[in-house]
Amino acid sequence: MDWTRCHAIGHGSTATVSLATSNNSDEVFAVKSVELSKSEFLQREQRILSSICSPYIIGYKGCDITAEQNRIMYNLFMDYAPAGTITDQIKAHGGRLDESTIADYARQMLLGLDYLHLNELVHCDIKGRNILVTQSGVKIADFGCAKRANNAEPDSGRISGTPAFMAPEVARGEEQGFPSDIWALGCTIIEMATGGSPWSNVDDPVSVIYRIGYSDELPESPCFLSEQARDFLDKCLRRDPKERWTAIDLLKHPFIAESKQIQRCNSNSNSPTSVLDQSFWNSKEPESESLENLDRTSSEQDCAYERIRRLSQISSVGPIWGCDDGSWMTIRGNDSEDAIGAKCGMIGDFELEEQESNVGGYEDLLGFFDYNDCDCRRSKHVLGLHKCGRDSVVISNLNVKRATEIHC
Ligand SMILES: Nc1ncnc2c1ncn2[C@@H]1O[C@H](COP(=O)(O)OP(=O)(O)OP(=O)(O)O)[C@@H](O)[C@H]1O
Repeated sequence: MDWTRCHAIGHGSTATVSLATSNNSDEVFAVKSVELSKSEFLQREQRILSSICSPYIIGYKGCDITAEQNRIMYNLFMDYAPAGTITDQIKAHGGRLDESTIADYARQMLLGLDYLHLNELVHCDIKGRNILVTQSGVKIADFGCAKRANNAEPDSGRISGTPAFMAPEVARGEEQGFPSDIWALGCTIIEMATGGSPWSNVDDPVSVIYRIGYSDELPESPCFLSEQARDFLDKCLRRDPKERWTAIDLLKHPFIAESKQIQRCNSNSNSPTSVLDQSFWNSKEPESESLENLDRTSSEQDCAYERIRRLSQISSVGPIWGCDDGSWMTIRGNDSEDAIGAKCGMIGDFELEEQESNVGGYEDLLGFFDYNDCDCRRSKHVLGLHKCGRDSVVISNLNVKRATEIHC
């Protein structure tokens, strides 16, 4: 396709999303771009998006590779959603959405999830920021974490997503299947109702994952929602994935089944397909932003690393590392073990025995969980948290060989 890149309309951790126009017609679309050498997640997204088609999933329009400003870029084309994401809509409506809009958006997300699950796909990163709003309704987007369920592909065991939206079984690194998407939908309903995180008072990824995975808590159901809405949330937010309702069951729940479909005539949500549409020009950002934000990754990563490092420093007393069998190290927490028998923290300078597949590199390690051998407080195996998106992480099993410092 012959096309021209216009201004940036969104930024992820590595990818920049820009508006684009076709050089052969007046068609406009969105292009998500990243340097070819860092395009693993975008190429995964392309493989999945190109294999599906639903009115509740953002439309795929192709991909290509270009040379721009001395960089080789991988580009994925999709339909343009000028009203942005559900998170943008929450901000635009004063910080929360009304219950009829929430029910309408939830219904469409369920139809999208039902389609994905019937096609053996798990999205793995459902949240307001990944749901786009168009004139014809809401569309599930950002398939960078998605995977095929029950399949022999090498990455089928991969666990990833955004910590605050992770289900308990995901946070513990055990499994990530269809029920995990349903839990994340429940969290997104709380986000739409409150404008905030489903887990209040914790915002660093290690603490959030610890709380979700190893406590008995549930995200708080907003008390101002109707009984029907709260019952719907209860069916999504069951800690045991086997007890969670499926997408098809939830579509029959009165909160969804009895909700009225909203007429979409808001000029704000017009979805232009042509440069002649006014909203195409209204959404313009300064052009200089379009590619330079690809460089924000390292500073954002530094920032997350710094946050966790500070968190670990204010924790009580650090453990002692000692050599017990050659190259292996023992982690000893010298404070009392907590009731649920899991430790979390940040490794300082460390070396891994072997790298689990599908993890880009351990330079991006945000923190870890030691849950395997808490009795003798010895850890060869820990769950590692790797940054893979602006807010999303990959959870992997790590074999720690050597470390100089650890904070619990
Ligand atoms: N088709 C689209 N139309 C309009 N805006 C879009 C579109 N796709 C993405 N965006 C905007 O760009 C932002 C980043 O897109 P996306 O979440 O796909 O990138 P990402 O790099 O995968 O993000 P993350 O680092 O959070 O995983 C979105 O939050 C949204 O604001």
